Amino acid sequence: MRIYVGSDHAGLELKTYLAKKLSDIGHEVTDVGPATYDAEDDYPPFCIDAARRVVADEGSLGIVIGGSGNGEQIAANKVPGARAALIWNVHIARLARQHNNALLAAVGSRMHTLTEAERIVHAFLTTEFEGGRHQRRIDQLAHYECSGQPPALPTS
Ligand SMILES: O=C[C@H](O)[C@H](O)[C@H](O)COP(=O)(O)O
Repeated sequence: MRIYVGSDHAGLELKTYLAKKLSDIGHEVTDVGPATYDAEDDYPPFCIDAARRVVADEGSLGIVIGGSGNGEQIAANKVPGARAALIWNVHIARLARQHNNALLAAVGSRMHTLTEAERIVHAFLTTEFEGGRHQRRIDQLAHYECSGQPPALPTS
């Protein structure tokens, strides 16, 4: 699988760890940076770049990593067509794929040990989207994103 990874300084160690682990098991990993530690760097450039690459490369997935994962998720979701989910345990990582067809996982490096984060990310990468009713909901979001027209509220 093609996997794009990006972070900020807070996520650099986990990004480096995951990129190696994922490459070692045969994934094609593209690391959009940062390459070196800079405590003053900012997550938006890296996370937006990772999300743009994922959206442009059908079938790929992405991982964006910071201290909490919150800002990284927000940044990735600013990219049209991106769906990024904050994953913080194995169950929610699976749901992000099964129900939301999330294209990117956001991970908080300060919330997990390296091996715990690896397990959570592995669950995300190995779970398939279920489609069905979930696709209908994703279509509503995509239509809103493209048109600016909100989905109709149900009439009672
Ligand atoms: O949501 C943002 C991320 O958690 C950042 O990694 C975090 O805010 C960086 O914090 P600091 O600049 O204090 O290392």
